[in-house]
Amino acid sequence: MSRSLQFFTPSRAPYFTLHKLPSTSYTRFPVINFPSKKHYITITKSLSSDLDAASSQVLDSRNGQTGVSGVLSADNVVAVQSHAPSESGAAAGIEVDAVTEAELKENGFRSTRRTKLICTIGPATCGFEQLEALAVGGMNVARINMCHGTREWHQMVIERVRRLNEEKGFAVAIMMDTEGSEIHMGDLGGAASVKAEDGEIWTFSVRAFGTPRPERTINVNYDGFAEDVKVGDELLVDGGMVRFEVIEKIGPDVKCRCTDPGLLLPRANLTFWRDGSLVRERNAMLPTISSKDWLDIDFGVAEGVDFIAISFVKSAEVIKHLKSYIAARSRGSDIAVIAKIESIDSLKNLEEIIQASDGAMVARGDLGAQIPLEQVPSAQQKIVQLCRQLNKPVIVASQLLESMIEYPTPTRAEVADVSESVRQRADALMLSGESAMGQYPDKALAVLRSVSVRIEKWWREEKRHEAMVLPDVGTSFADSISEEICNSAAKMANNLEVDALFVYTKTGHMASLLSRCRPDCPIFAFTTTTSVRRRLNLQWGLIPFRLGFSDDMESNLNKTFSLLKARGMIKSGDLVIAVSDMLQSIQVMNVP
Ligand SMILES: Nc1ncnc2c1ncn2[C@@H]1O[C@H](COP(=O)(O)OP(=O)(O)O)[C@@H](O)[C@H]1O
Ligand SMILES: C=C(OP(=O)(O)O)C(=O)O
Ligand SMILES: [K+]
Ligand SMILES: [Mg+2]
Repeated sequence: MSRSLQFFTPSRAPYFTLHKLPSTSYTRFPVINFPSKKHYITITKSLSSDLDAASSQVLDSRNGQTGVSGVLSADNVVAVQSHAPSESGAAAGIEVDAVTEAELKENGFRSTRRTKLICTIGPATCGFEQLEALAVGGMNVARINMCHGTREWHQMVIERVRRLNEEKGFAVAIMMDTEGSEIHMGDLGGAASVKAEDGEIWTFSVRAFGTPRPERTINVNYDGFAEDVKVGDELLVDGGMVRFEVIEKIGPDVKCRCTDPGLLLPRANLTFWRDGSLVRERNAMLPTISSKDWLDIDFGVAEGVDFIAISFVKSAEVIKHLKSYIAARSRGSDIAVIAKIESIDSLKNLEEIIQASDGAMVARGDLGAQIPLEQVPSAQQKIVQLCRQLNKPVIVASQLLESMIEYPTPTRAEVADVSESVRQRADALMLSGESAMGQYPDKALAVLRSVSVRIEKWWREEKRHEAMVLPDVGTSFADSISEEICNSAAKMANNLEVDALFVYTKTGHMASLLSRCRPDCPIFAFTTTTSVRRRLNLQWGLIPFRLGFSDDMESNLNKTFSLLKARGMIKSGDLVIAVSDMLQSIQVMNVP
């Protein structure tokens, strides 16, 4: 319902628009005075509830570097005066993770990593020191996969990550990944892997085998398995790492001959194919969220995890259902729901699913078992693009550095794959087996880190001022305003080559809108709660800080400047653009 006031700044500076002013008197809003000076104009008295009647008034600040004053010729605004920002006592502290702080001090803003990194925690990395090494190495999110391990084990990991955050000043978020209703093998009676050789006959069955497990038998978790498969079907383990042909069915037992030998891993995924297509019989009717998943979700909610990733999502409905379930159970704390795109159905309903979710994961492991492998790269690109358009964080997952499970250096092809995901500007990259049970988790993480930093830098140099054609995502007028402000601020940041964007955000929404623009400079996101701060850790380019702040932007900025300066994270003269979700404005200023 409100009109806008436009302020033009001197020639080279872009103009910006203030759409809406709060009704209170003493409202302050800033005017950019390019290149470095900043003014606040205070409306000392506002007689009506908004500036609707003021229509668009233009205030030319060209003539004053130190004192713009004038009267807006609107009936409802009586006086305008400008003044320099005052120093305010910066009492409360600021929280940022130790690694970011060190990195900023060492390398400056420009070379901080923008791509976020997720590590799946498993037996190789569940110790406190191992978790700490990952955090030091740049892990932003720790993922626990409910397919594996006991609830007690996961609880222990969560507790350790929390302790790490508290004791060592990290902000590692926790993502719980559900098992989902996929068909998979049992856990091989504790063995890390079993070799299946060419021509061997193996028995797959829902029957529980005794211990020790009889030779060449595999337990299957899906009751309908023997009914659904037919003699002649091809059985693929982990999308083709090992292949079998079904040769005979005897009650619950399915006898198969190994046609492509390889290592069977505990709980490996199983799909069966007939005449070259994936068979989706009754297993396609299995609920996305199984009863075990619901118990795991209750556990995740009780533990207050930051993200819940849902496996084998088929439709938007299940995401909506889960979100309302979580909302009803965890009042206040809101857990983000990540849709894993790893099935044919999820590709069919992609846009609705992403729209309903708080983010998505390109789960290439299972996706590559459901669609031909050569279609996975284009699916990835499409999902990454769509997520950015819809302003949802996106994770690229699985086999990024698979060979590093066993070897200390990646293959050239793996480095190229990681580079491509970084170049697509995915929000986050994920390690699975490399960190969960590999021999070189820290090295794998270091590869992700160095490749990300290198490719990001290259891309900035190559594609400076990339055109940003981002569709509107806002559903309300207020949202549209935020979006316009963020798009403009990000563009200004690139054009003016500022050192950092500052965003003061209570919910994190404004920070995500800035992140979506993938600006050249890092985004310092100040937020009041630790949970929002952790959640922002998944998003491209955001450096989340926890900071108590008020509705008074002037004092927020002064407080931030003095706190960050005291810690050597910024210095006088750094050029910064600030936006906030309390006051709809864009400010450009040099750090005093
Ligand atoms: N909590 C855990 N306990 C034991 N092993 C685990 C755990 N999490 C992961 N792993 C191991 O790491 C491998 C890779 O992890 P991930 O990709 O998350 O699972 P999956 O391969 O089943 O999809 C798993 O196959 C499993 O061997
Ligand atoms: C990430 C994936 O899911 P999970 O590891 O749970 O199978 C995947 O399939 O790529
Ligand atoms: K899973
Ligand atoms: Mg999967």
